[in-house]
Amino acid sequence: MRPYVILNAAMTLDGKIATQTGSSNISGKEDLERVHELRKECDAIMVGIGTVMADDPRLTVHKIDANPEDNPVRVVVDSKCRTPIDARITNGDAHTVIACANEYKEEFKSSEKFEAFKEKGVKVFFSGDKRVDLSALMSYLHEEGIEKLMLEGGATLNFSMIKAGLIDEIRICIAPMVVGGANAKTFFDGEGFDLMDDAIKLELIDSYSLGKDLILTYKVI
Ligand SMILES: NC(=O)C1=CN([C@@H]2O[C@H](COP(=O)(O)OP(=O)(O)OC[C@H]3O[C@@H](n4cnc5c(N)ncnc54)[C@H](OP(=O)(O)O)[C@@H]3O)[C@@H](O)[C@H]2O)C=CC1
Ligand SMILES: Nc1nc(O)c(N)c(N[C@@H]2O[C@H](COP(=O)(O)O)[C@@H](O)[C@H]2O)n1
Repeated sequence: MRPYVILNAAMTLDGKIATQTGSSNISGKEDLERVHELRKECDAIMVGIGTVMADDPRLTVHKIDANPEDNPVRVVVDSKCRTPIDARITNGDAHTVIACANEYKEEFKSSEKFEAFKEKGVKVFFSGDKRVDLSALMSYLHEEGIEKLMLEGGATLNFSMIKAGLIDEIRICIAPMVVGGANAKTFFDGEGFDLMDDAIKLELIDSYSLGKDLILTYKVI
């Protein structure tokens, strides 16, 4: 068993979720409010360590009216336990789980970070050899009571999650902007597929304008 997983992101018309220098303010105000409504509906919100390093996100519900208990559990996929001690996702605003790989368990347990996270109440879950086993992580989160999980990127984790068959729904905000840049992160990066026949197939179930943006909702089929 695993949670129902909704991938949400914002991209420019040319598919970029950040510029090549990491600038990523894409959504309009209305879309950010929609995102925070979705955060409020979800039991957990998950990002990759690349996103934590790039953005130092809070991953709380803070752009609409909300109570502390509306904050979803924050999950970081971080094989090598690189999450900084002072990262905002480790503050006391919400529960946090850091998912690491078994290879780094001993090193982590003898580090000052281990004690710091323990004091902050940050949980660390180990799975996989060198890289987090995403299916095992989903099972663990479901056992912990997470039924609905919002995946908020970034590009590498999005691809691994969809390739592993772990995404049920995609909500994408397309902003009317073009930034280009061959090295700018796109909605899905990772190793990609060689053949179009292997592409993950989607079904469009909703589309609407929101402020200046376009919101598309897809089911993964
Ligand atoms: N516009 C938007 O909606 C959003 C934009 N972004 C942007 O995305 C960018 C970050 O994307 P990116 O750099 O790709 O980083 P990600 O956030 O996708 O994190 C990727 C890292 O996760 C770790 N990881 C651990 N296990 C796995 C696994 N099984 N599969 C995949 N990854 C795993 C890897 O590091 P390790 O091996 O060390 O574990 C990997 O390098 C930022 O610029 C951010 O601003 C992010 C979210 C939303
Ligand atoms: N939906 C959406 N639109 C954008 O324009 C974005 N840049 C993002 N980024 C995601 O939100 C995180 C920041 O969250 P906090 O406000 O700090 O809670 C960022 O790290 C991305 O995951 N999303």
